[in-house]
Amino acid sequence: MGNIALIAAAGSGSRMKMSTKKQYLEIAGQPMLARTVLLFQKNKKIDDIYIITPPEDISLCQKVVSQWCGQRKIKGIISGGKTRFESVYNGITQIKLEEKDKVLIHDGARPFVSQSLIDAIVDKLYQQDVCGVIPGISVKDTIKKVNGDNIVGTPPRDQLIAAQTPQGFCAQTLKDLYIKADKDNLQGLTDDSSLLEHYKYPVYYIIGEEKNFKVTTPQDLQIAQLQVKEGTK
Ligand SMILES: Nc1ccn([C@@H]2O[C@H](COP(=O)(O)OP(=O)(O)OP(=O)(O)O)[C@@H](O)[C@H]2O)c(=O)n1
Ligand SMILES: C[C@](O)(CO)[C@H](O)COP(=O)(O)O
Repeated sequence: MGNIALIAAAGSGSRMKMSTKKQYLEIAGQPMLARTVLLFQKNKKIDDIYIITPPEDISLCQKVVSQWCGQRKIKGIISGGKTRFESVYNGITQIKLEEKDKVLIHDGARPFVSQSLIDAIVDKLYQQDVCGVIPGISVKDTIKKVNGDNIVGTPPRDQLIAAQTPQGFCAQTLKDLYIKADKDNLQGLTDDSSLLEHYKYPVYYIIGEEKNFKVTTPQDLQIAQLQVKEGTK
């Protein structure tokens, strides 16, 4: 039995609008993906790490990982797909699982997750009857539901959170649900929790972290550079 980290890093980074895919961009001299992987290598509760990267970047990924992270805990580099769903599907179905394994799915583009948040996700998964837990932070804006250019509703803000990763699950359950969801054409789901929600499995949430943001746009990259600079002061 073990705790597996599956790092989803097979996106194209289109919103970053740069020729290099964002997971391979440097933040203060170190590739974003290497920063993310190092955090899971450092964590005492994580046993094995798998990285999902675009098929054309397998050798780049191997190079970056061996240069910055070495081989400790790295059990495989897996080809991703066109959507996040397809990428995680490829990952979770290619890993050889044991019955009681736990899996944490984490975005390669969230290079600032703390050790305490990883610990808290793992610990929650070992509580009785818990098979799904995600971090979330409260939303600062009033969120509107729209239909075209019409406002059709305002969900109460105290019932909303912004979902983050790592999202933790009983690994075999998540694998079974990915296979089922693929057959049910649910490839449009944008996070892993959504699968459990869709099939009516309980998912818990714990408080996430502002600093664990997803580096998505050029502005985010600037904030990431500043965050590293601040952290090293
Ligand atoms: N086909 C995909 C799409 C996304 N991801 C990963 O899922 C995480 C969250 O996705 P997002 O930030 O949307 O990344 P991109 O899809 O790369 O960005 P964009 O939507 O701007 O193209 C990222 O770590 C990304 O690499 C993935 O593994 N496979
Ligand atoms: C999984 C996720 O990070 C939760 O916030 C997110 O859903 C993935 O990417 P997207 O850009 O929000 O589609």
